[in-house]
Amino acid sequence: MSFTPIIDAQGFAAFPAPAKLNLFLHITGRRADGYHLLESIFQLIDAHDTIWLRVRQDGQVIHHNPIENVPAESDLTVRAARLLQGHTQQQLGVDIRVEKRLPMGGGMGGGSSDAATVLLALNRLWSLNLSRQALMTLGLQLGADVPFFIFGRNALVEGIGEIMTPIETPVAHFVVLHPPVHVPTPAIFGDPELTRDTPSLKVALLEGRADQVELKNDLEPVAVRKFPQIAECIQWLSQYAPAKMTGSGSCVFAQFIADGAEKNASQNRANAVISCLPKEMTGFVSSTLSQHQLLDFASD
Ligand SMILES: C[C@](O)(CO)[C@H](O)COP(=O)(O)OP(=O)(O)OC[C@H]1O[C@@H](n2ccc(N)nc2=O)[C@H](O)[C@@H]1O
Ligand SMILES: Nc1ncnc2c1ncn2[C@@H]1O[C@H](COP(=O)(O)OP(=O)(O)OP(=O)(O)O)[C@@H](O)[C@H]1O
Repeated sequence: MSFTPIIDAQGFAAFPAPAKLNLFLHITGRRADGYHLLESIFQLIDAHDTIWLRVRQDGQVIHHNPIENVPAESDLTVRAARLLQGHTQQQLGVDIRVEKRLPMGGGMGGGSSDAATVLLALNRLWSLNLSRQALMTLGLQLGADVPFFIFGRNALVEGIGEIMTPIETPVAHFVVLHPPVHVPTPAIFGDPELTRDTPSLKVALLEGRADQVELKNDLEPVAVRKFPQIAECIQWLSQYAPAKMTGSGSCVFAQFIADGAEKNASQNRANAVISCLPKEMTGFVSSTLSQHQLLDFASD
């Protein structure tokens, strides 16, 4: 069923911008231009920002509540709206309000997802009928993870992040911890100690030895070395379940897979863990999404 937004008293419509977790992230090589070849499972989760939009007749794009330290002009929501406007010679504009909940610089793709939601929602509100592929190509200009959110399905991601294969992932709950650090992605990818030769999981799958491959985040050892607060969160969470970093950090998570026989078991386990969280740490529980709520706002 198609998503129907809530409309507030001022006429703004609310659209979710969900986060992602990288269930694992392997670096399998490096291209001549310095970009890294990845293999990763991108999992959509129900933790989200909310993007409030109201169509304007005068063509202006106005951000009503810019995030601290992110000027309106460089906010990815404004850049997404302007990019789409320019690409389609659209005469309409939009008022934007961002209800920010996702940690910034957390490796959960918050800014990218905000941009993807603006592209998907305006595709509908401005009656553009652009295809998913067209929106993904535009979105890539804004950030590496934007195409994934427009793709809208949990996916095995390859290449430098542009090759996506939809996959079924188990229903699960996650405990996500947010260490109080902002990790600069380029510094992690550029670190001389980063391992860039993890064997391809796809090749291992074809050769029938996927069970011998440890699913890890290759960016984690580098991030942990630079930011001990990430190590502290991993250590604490590891008491309860295997814990890993998402993206280039800083957030870390543990997965609790739903057991068909015992309803609510994964949620109860995740809630039990978060209830033990020391007061100096920040975290929350989130669950898997099977697909993006705005999936059908673009045609395939
Ligand atoms: C690692 C991930 O978090 C996985 O979701 C993302 O691919 C990173 O996405 P992002 O933060 O939007 O990063 P971008 O702004 O696209 O890239 C930041 C920098 O990371 C490095 N980078 C990024 C992606 C990639 N496949 N290889 C790289 O080497 C490049 O130095 C690039 O300049
Ligand atoms: N709407 C926005 N929301 C969040 N960050 C934004 C936004 N617009 C611009 N930015 C900039 O993008 C940076 C990265 O934010 P984001 O929350 O996407 O990081 P991230 O979760 O680490 O992303 P990734 O998983 O892609 O590495 C922020 O520090 C901020 O300067």
